[in-house]
Amino acid sequence: MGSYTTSSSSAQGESMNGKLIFRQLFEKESSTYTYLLADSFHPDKPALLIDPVDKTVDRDLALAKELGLKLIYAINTHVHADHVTGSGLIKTKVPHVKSIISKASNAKADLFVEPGDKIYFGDIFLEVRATPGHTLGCVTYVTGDGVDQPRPRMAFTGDALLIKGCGRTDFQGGSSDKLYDSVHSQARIYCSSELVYTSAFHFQVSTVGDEMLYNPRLSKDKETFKNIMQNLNLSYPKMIDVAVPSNMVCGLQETKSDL
Ligand SMILES: N[C@@H](CCC(=O)N[C@@H](CSS)C(=O)NCC(=O)O)C(=O)O
Ligand SMILES: [Fe+2]
Repeated sequence: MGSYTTSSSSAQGESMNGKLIFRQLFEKESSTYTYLLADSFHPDKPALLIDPVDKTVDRDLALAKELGLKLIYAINTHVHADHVTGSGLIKTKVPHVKSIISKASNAKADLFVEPGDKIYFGDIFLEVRATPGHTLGCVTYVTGDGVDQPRPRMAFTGDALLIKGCGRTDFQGGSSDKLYDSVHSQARIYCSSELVYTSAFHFQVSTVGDEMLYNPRLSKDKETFKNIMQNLNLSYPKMIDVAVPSNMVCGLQETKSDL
């Protein structure tokens, strides 16, 4: 995808800590967190949603409107198995919005991202990091590094790294070996104060440092981790048979040909 921008001119060196609009939203049936981010210093207040859920699209769009934001992207961290993405539905309601997913997911969307790509909304950007292992195409979106970017940096990990847990690795091309390497290789280049926002589970935010020390799975050595993952004995997500095929086409099976 390269670098996608709605950037305007922003004063170099200006303090940017106050410009990020950030909302963490929750969908209780699937226990999914959706994130609304926007650049409040940009005249248009361009915004994006990370991991929107179909059931809460109206809530999310109403919030964006209330805050005076211009929603430009609906982004997915991966092909979800526990809920249908809201990105397709959002596009039917706000046609200029572009859906985004990783190229490695093999799913349909308007734009495909690869590791290293930057997704700009105003003068803020999210960097794309490959974090396969929960699914083949999982990516983590990290707020940009730079004097003009919000601090502390924030990592939106989807289901790869969950707070005090991690995504399961028993379907969708999952691999505990890959997941371990993904999280640990990315964690080494995160700064220790980086904040972690996940797509599911019970806690709202953590830091990379806390997870590396106290995550009951990922703080172990690789063999122990693989053994834990092999013995989770989880039942399949209730919606997997509906969610995965639907999410492969951006959440809207019936408009497959339009995507
Ligand atoms: N109860 C939920 C599904 C729970 C589940 O399997 N969650 C996934 C993330 S969605 S693919 C997971 O990776 N969980 C890790 C774990 O340790 O539980 C439902 O039926 O929807
Ligand atoms: Fe998942």
